[in-house]
Amino acid sequence: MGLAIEVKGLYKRYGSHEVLKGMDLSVAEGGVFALLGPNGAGKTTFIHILAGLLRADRGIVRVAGYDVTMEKLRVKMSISLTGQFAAVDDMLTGTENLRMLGRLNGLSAAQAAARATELISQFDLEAAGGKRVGTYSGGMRRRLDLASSLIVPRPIVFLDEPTTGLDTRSRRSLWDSIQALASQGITVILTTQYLEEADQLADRIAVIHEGRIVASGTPAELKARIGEEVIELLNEEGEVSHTLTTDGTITSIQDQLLMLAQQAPPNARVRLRSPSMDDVFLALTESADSNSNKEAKRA
Ligand SMILES: Nc1ncnc2c1ncn2[C@@H]1O[C@H](COP(=O)(O)OP(=O)(O)OP(=O)(O)O)[C@@H](O)[C@H]1O
Repeated sequence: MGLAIEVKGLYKRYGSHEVLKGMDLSVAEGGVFALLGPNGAGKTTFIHILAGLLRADRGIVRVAGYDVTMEKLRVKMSISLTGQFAAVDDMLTGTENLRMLGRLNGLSAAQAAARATELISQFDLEAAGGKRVGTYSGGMRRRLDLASSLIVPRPIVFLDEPTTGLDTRSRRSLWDSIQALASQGITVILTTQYLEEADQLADRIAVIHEGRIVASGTPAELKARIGEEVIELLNEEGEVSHTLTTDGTITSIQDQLLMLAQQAPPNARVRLRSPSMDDVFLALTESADSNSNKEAKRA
């Protein structure tokens, strides 16, 4: 299997603000890949460089095997990009928008109509297809946005924060649509600031923090990096007051419990659970955050 994305030593700055500070990343073809990071981590900048919308200052960036600077057109033909603000016309219906986009992409009127019908059904928009987009909910808009980027099928789809601002139900329905794309053999590369989204949706995750990839792997691999089992100490209200990671062996759990027994009241309760993506994210970003806090204080 080839690589959908190959990035080496990628740097990008806006003026004196260095956003990407030497990113390295390889993403195999197929499945859903999530780039996970908080607001302002540089996710959109990264996706725009991959899609050829923005030029890197330094580094090698290959998409579908093509160099994004030297083989721009080939890259363009290999990808679809959806953003948070897609160019759909509020005054037209969903179906009309898709037909128009089909025509703009060189399909005949009949082909465009057929493709529009296909996508309306794939993205569960049958009831909404005949209504003006201006009346759509956030979730319906996002599904139309996704459908419109697939008018001409491409092997790689970039989704920049596809579910930001959606309620839980719309988010889950979009996850289903995204998973359906991957099951058709399309490589989905998405950015997200939601740990749960990366955990539930992605086959592989890379965590971006302060302009670098600080970890990558399957959700299970990332969780295993910080320990096998987590011990939670509960306070009187039954809330978690402290967590400790262990390697899951009797010895390690026993050691941690002995330590807790010396500090917590004798009737305190504990429970054991598997690590979550939150634990992973906190563990990965904690040291970098404390460094940048120190820098902020010095400034
Ligand atoms: N055109 C620009 N000029 C100057 N600074 C920019 C520009 N675009 C982005 N930035 C800054 O670069 C940093 C990274 O922005 P980017 O949009 O890539 O992050 P992000 O991870 O996608 O965040 P968000 O989730 O908020 O979209 C931010 O601090 C942002 O303010």
